[in-house]
Amino acid sequence: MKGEKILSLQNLTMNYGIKNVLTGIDLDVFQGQIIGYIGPNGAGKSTTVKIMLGLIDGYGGKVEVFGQDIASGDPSYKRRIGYVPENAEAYDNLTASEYLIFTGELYGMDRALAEEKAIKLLHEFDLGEVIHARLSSFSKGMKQKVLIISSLLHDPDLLFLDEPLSGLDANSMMIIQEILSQLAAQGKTIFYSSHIMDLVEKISNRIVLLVNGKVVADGSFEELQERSKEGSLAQIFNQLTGFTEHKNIAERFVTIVQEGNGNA
Ligand SMILES: Nc1ncnc2c1ncn2[C@@H]1O[C@H](COP(=O)(O)OP(=O)(O)OP(=O)(O)O)[C@@H](O)[C@H]1O
Repeated sequence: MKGEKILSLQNLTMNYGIKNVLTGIDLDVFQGQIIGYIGPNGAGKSTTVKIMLGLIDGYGGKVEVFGQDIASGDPSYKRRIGYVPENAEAYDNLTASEYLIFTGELYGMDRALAEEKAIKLLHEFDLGEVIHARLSSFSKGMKQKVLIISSLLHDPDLLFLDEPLSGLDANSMMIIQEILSQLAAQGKTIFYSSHIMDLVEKISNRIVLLVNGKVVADGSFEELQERSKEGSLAQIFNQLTGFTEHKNIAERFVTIVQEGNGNA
């Protein structure tokens, strides 16, 4: 049984000048789904997510979030969304708790509640010692944990994650994977973009493959396997994106690297 329709993209297009980045995406996402949104570099994944978040204008087609057309001008749907951006310009001069209180308030949270939850969540991620340290002193993985907390602090119904595990160690990755499964089991919807294929394979209950701004595959991992007769998601990805060239490209690359040093 399908839950409520949370996202609906209808013939979504986007051009940058003469470049057609999204060429007609149709996609319905239902409550509780964990969508792995994958595709080659430059396929248009971040562009799709930013359109749904209301960060990019000028698209064609229709985008509905929680059943509401986002072009209607009512931004209240954003309070029910959490977002982990690919490249967060985190506010490096703020401390972890200041940053989380700030973003919590942006989502309409009461300051005291934001602070209380932020401190508890930082402790859970082993950041209890650095609650009042500036983000500029944090490692990549520590910053990533703060971004993940900031996307969840207001208990959103829909979560957009752009390469959320980047920089995280194996133990932290396991925790995040488990958090995502538990959130989905409780009816939250997760839209997850990553290049780490074995994680996408494990975490998603539906995989959507974007190539050149169009959806070329959409189904569970088992359905994609059935269709392409390949074993792993990385192999399916290679096949469906028509890629067989990695050895040749690597050979040419190494040859060029060695040019001029007497080894070529
Ligand atoms: N502001 C912009 N102006 C012009 N072109 C842009 C802009 N933003 C993105 N593009 C182009 O749109 C295409 C899709 O970019 P996008 O960031 O959505 O890809 P992606 O699938 O998220 O890639 P990656 O896997 O590398 O993160 C790329 O060709 C990119 O150069």
